[in-house]
Amino acid sequence: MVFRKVGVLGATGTVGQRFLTLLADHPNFEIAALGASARSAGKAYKEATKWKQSAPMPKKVADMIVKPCDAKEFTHCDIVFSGLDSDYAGEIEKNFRDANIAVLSNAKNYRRTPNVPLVVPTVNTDHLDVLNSQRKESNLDRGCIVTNSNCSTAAVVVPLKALQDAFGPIDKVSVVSMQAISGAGYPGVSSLDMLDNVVPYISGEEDKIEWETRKILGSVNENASSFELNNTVVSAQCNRVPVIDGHLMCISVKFAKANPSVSEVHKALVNYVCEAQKLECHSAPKQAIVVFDESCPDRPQPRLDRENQNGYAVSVGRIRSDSIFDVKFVSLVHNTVLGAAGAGILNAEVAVKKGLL
Ligand SMILES: NC(=O)C1=CN([C@@H]2O[C@H](COP(=O)(O)OP(=O)(O)OC[C@H]3O[C@@H](n4cnc5c(N)ncnc54)[C@H](OP(=O)(O)O)[C@@H]3O)[C@@H](O)[C@H]2O)C=CC1
Ligand SMILES: N[C@@H](CC(=O)OP(=O)(O)O)C(=O)O
Repeated sequence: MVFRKVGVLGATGTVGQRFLTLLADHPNFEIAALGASARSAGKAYKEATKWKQSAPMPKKVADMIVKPCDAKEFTHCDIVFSGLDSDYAGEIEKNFRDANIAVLSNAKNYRRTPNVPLVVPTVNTDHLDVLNSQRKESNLDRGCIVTNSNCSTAAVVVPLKALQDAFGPIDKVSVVSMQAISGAGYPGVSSLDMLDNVVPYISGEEDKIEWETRKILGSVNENASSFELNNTVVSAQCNRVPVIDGHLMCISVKFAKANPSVSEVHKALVNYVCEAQKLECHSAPKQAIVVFDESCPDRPQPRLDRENQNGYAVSVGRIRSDSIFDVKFVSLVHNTVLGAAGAGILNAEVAVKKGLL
């Protein structure tokens, strides 16, 4: 059995805590080190962290001493997962990569770097092939950076990938999001802003959905050193709503050539199978897209459906034809699982199976 020692950077934060719950009983990855800011370094994890997960803190991490995010403290790790605040992730993740450690990052800093894969694990794990070239350019044999997407983007690209595979190029997409408060980290948005309210603005989010979708649905270039962006035009509007976990997106799609029926769209989403499933990765969902038909007209819902397939599936419902676009539907992602920590873990599982980590 393949076995890797892993570190978690930003282990005390919202995404870091999710990493630890998902890694606690992982058969291939053993948590070997935890890192956070100077405020937390030197303390036992249970003292440094305001634990906010509904699952209890894993016993094995409670007494681990949090380290500063200095690569010298993590040399025994094969892989580090990063849930670092993006104000600091840029420099820290580069230092780890340069110290020849593989970094799987949730932060936005390197998502647009040409030779860095931006991977949603149930969509575009073929993009991991660029790691060979990235390592060659940096003269490293193990060190690399792989990013996973913005959490909302994950809810968009999974169904779009299934539709693009089945019906060819997608011309235009309109997305309206209703995003959970855990997306803003802890303590996040103040309760006075959030209770009895919807906040129709999330800084930088619309641009991320519009741009990241094109890289993720794009292709690896000819010599596997970079990526060609896909031509789909995406327009996003983002809102923060009083939900703890789970981003719900209303998505309208116009195809370049096809105009499939609602039942053909339903079938394409149900039948979608990704590489992580074919490789039988430990965390891969059995069903990458959970589809609700007309018998469940009010699904998916965050509270009822965010845990589908342990949070690694996207749930889609309300598929119907549209008078401006071709088809519209609602898509739900667990923002801290497939939208964040789970994506990093499943990306690593795929990369290990492909001999890239
Ligand atoms: N929440 C979500 O749904 C998603 C988040 N992301 C991204 O993941 C990252 C983490 O987000 P989130 O968990 O929500 O954020 P939090 O604010 O909850 O956590 C931030 C983490 O970064 C650490 N940190 C802060 N400053 C430093 C520093 N100077 N040096 C080292 N560590 C530091 C904190 O440690 P300490 O406790 O010691 O301050 C904490 O562990 C961000 O880049 C975010 O954009 C991506 C997708 C989804
Ligand atoms: N902006 C997202 C979470 C996030 O941190 O996104 P990113 O990793 O793209 O910065 C939200 O608020 O729901």
